Amino acid sequence: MELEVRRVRQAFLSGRSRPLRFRLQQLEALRRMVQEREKDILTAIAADLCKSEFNVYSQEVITVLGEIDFMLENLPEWVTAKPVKKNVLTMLDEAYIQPQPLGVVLIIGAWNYPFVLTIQPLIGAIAAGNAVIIKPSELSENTAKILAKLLPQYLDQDLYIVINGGVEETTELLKQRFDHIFYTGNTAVGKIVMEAAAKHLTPVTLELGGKSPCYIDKDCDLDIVCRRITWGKYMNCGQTCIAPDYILCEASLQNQIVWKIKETVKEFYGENIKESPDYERIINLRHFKRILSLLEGQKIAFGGETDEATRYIAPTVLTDVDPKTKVMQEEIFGPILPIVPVKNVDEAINFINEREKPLALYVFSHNHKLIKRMIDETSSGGVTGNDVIMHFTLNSFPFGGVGSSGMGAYHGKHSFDTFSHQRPCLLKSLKREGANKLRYPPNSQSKVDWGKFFLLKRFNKEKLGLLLLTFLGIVAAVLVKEVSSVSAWLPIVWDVRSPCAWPPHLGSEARLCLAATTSRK
Ligand SMILES: NC(=O)c1ccc[n+]([C@@H]2O[C@H](COP(=O)([O-])OP(=O)(O)OC[C@H]3O[C@@H](n4cnc5c(N)ncnc54)[C@H](O)[C@@H]3O)[C@@H](O)[C@H]2O)c1
Ligand SMILES: CCCCCCCC=O
Repeated sequence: MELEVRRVRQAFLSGRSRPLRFRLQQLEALRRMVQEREKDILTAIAADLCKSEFNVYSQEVITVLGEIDFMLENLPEWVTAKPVKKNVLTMLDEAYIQPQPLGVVLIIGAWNYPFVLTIQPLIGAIAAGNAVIIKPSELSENTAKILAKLLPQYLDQDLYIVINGGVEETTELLKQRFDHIFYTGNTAVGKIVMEAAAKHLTPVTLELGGKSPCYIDKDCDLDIVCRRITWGKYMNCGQTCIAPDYILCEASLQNQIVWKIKETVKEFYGENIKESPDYERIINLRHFKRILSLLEGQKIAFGGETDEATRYIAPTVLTDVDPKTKVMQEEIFGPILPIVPVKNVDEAINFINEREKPLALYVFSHNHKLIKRMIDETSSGGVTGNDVIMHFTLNSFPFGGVGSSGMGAYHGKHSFDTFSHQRPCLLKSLKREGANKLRYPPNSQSKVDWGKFFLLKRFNKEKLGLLLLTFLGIVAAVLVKEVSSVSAWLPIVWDVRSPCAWPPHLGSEARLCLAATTSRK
């Protein structure tokens, strides 16, 4: 492991990942990989999650291709240095921000969307000029294998490497020193990652999970609401980090919601859900058993059928759920949808705020003010009003959690920023030393006053008056010069190398500073 990380660091230190042209070439190669090896990629993901190739394409491949295109289009602008606003002490200098790569990045992927959740951060890391070690989730083993096989065929083999393995390998990897760690997965492992990173003071992006609430106001179109929730909840068999985890609504809405979701499930997956190509399976037996244990003691309104051999769990809705029960204590990450009755929106807001900050929040209502209030009075990684999941698809949004649902964000420009250091660069001349007298010792009240004047724009009325007088004096002098062709005494007054006793009210150091800044127009 140590040797592999060293090899990648050597490759980074060679400097070849930095030029814009190289980054664009690598991103184009990645796009070629996705296009030329589409069939292999679709087959692998489909096998891991019992998913139709149509669904793999629309849930994962489209996002990856869209992200690459977006990077290729915008990267030339993002990599350029951006000039910044200057203050009076730096107004003659060059001041800009130069984004630079962080170095060697570790990306630890998740299994539920094993392609997009591994490749989308990789796109950002390449775009920002880094070297990358990719550790796909061992739970989606077919995707892990295909990534290890294909990526070296298309990308630089020393700058971007795949290391496959489970907890043991990840633990070993985390002992190494990286310049950034990007982890997607559960909160418990997120803490392990952060602890390991702290040993080297490595910054982390943690894309974690949580229980994403869904509030349904009585003022809404329940048919549409239930169709959208059914799509987001049962897609990928509920194994989506931003799936609506549970519903909060007034008790009177419960039966209608149950009935409408049931009807929609029939519309989406047919009478025999097991036969539907659009309905996936639980990733492994451990998760299957964990999800089943959440059903204990619950009132199943519909669904609840299971088949251990194929890890099938039917779309299920639970009603009148007690918030103290297990299903409301942990992220479900499966096709079970509890409904927790609340009296009104106030109670819903309190309910959300009493718990860990979720990764996503959904609120459905015709009442725009109510949606705004919900947004203003709660916190979550992202919000979608009157729909679910969709904020993930907009790459102008930063995607990420807050509090226990994660830290940092990515997608589009936010990925580029996550994997870049925004380096402030100030380039001064070795001339104009006079201007610096103001900051050199010995200090004095006069210097402090001038510092306040120039930097804080705190005007001492008396001094401002004197400065105005000085300015008027200069104007008068110029006029006198024009009119009477008096020989050029003014430049001597302003020559920093020949400080004179004018203006008389200033300390000599302030005079020097004023002279130097005014003389270089
Ligand atoms: N925020 C997001 O974008 C996002 C996306 C997908 C999943 N998730 C969250 O991920 C969770 C589901 O994924 P998961 O946790 O089953 O993924 P997982 O078990 O596949 O773990 C993710 C990675 O962590 C590594 N890992 C696991 N245990 C480890 C340990 N003890 N030490 C070191 N490394 C270890 C694995 O090898 C894997 O590469 C859910 O909570 C979900 O909400 C979040
Ligand atoms: C179009 C659906 C993509 C959903 C990706 C969610 C990522 C977290 O699990």
